[in-house]
Amino acid sequence: MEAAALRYTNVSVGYQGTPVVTGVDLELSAGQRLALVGPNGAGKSTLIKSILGLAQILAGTAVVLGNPPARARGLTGYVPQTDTLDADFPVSVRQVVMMGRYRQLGWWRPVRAADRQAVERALDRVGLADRARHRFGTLSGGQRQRVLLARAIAAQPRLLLLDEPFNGVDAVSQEAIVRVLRELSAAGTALVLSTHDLAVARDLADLVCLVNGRQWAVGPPAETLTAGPLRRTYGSSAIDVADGRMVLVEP
Ligand SMILES: Nc1ncnc2c1ncn2[C@@H]1O[C@H](COP(=O)(O)OP(=O)(O)OP(=O)(O)O)[C@@H](O)[C@H]1O
Repeated sequence: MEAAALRYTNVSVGYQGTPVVTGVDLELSAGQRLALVGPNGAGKSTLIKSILGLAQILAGTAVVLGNPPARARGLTGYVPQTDTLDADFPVSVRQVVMMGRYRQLGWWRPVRAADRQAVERALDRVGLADRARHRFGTLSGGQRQRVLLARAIAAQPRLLLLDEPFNGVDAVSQEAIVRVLRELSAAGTALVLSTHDLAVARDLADLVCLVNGRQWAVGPPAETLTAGPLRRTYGSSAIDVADGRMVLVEP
């Protein structure tokens, strides 16, 4: 039987011995889409970093594609928040996407036709094949996010992690990213994305994990994105509106 993409059992994650999120119990299979939902500073990025082996597992058991997180790094892909990158870095769109192939390349072997093809295919999938020669920093925020998605998928990861992939992204890019994410999961890639947009989570996720210092709920959107769990997670910033839907007001 194939190992779960992700299995966290009563996990606490954090930095330098101090927990940021506790009590995480998650299981994600190939092809499933998990949304991490919670307010600013809730620990969503930290949870993603823990899956990448970049934040500490302080308690419990974390298994990523059958391995401890740090040993699974070659099998996972990561799309960081775009605002963490220096847009002035003088590289072309194609060069950014080629970085996704370095893991397979290693430093000792030259770029091969298969690498070039993987790069062109990834750019094509995100609808930016015609921008390959453009300088990365001249693209819009949404286009940059699509390039970073192309970089991650050029490496053909089995588990793809995306940190707030729709922040500062225009509607056209959001639609393109959502389409690619659905295609990837249909082909068996497991996805973990953080968001504070409940509509995105409801629309895209099979499973939602509500976090704020600890895991407050996990389950399908119909069970987790409801008044009780959202109020427990967000406190008074979760407000019930007339039609039974919740809106979140960040303090
Ligand atoms: N490298 C680090 N070392 C120590 N503490 C950190 C580190 N990175 C983040 N933190 C702390 O962990 C907590 C959670 O931050 P995190 O970025 O995981 O939250 P988040 O839910 O992703 O928030 P946002 O929606 O604002 O991105 C914060 O209090 C933050 O200060």
